[in-house]
Amino acid sequence: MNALLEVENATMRFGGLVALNDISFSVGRGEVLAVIGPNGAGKSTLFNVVTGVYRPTSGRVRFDGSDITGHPAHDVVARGVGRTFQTSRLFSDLSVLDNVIIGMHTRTGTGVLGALFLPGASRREMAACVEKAEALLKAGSGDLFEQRYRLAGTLAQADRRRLEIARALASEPKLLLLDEPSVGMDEIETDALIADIARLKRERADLSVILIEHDMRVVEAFPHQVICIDYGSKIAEGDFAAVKADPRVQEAYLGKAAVHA
Ligand SMILES: Nc1ncnc2c1ncn2[C@@H]1O[C@H](COP(=O)(O)OP(=O)(O)OP(=O)(O)O)[C@@H](O)[C@H]1O
Repeated sequence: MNALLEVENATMRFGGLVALNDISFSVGRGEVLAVIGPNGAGKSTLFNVVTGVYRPTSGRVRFDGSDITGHPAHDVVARGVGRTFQTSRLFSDLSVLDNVIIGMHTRTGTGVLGALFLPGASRREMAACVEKAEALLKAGSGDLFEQRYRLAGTLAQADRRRLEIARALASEPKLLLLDEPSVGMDEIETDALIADIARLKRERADLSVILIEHDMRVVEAFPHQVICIDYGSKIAEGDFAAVKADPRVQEAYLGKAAVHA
């Protein structure tokens, strides 16, 4: 298989706590993987290991043919891994447009010295960034483009999530990691999110996505494969129907007593 991401035997310990225990999986180009599991199972830790926030205690992360284990987060982004976070990391006091432009920083060239010594080139690059950011906002759903000069902190919750996805896409990722994108959304907003991701996948068939989700409607909507983590260990993998029916998964979510009642 032509895997884009391969996680091999990743273990992450925090002192005596094993947050990830010998986890292996791979994601192919254009594939969508959902990661499910109860609170505290290790899902966000897994994202942090993939994106270089943490170096795993043992195990390897390979991306697009290179070993990126423990590479700094900025290098991982530059290689093509974009990410949204469970809690908003937007710059609330900056405009919607500026937030997207910031997401492009790994793809821009001139930097601070360039701005000082090559102001013409820097201005041209900035104009290109604005154009690209506007195109990203237009391509997304809803009316984010119309709200592009608004402060990000004043957006409605669902629009913030959209903006976070647009900002992650601005780094031109090959792999997009979405950490509980539906958190805090009502049913209508969640349906809109499902439609957004489905559209994104239609438009960018080669984009791989890993989705951490608690809302089973989102999990059911697209993934090619689902893995379930409990206490740091992978306890099930397969398509949604198979994982949902797995007694270990039901036990992890509902508790032993409920499953065997
Ligand atoms: N930096 C850290 N230091 C110590 N313990 C940590 C650290 N990060 C995570 N943990 C612990 O690792 C375990 C897994 O946490 P993690 O946030 O990955 O779970 P999760 O599956 O994402 O949970 P949730 O669904 O609630 O977000 C938890 O017990 C958590 O307290």
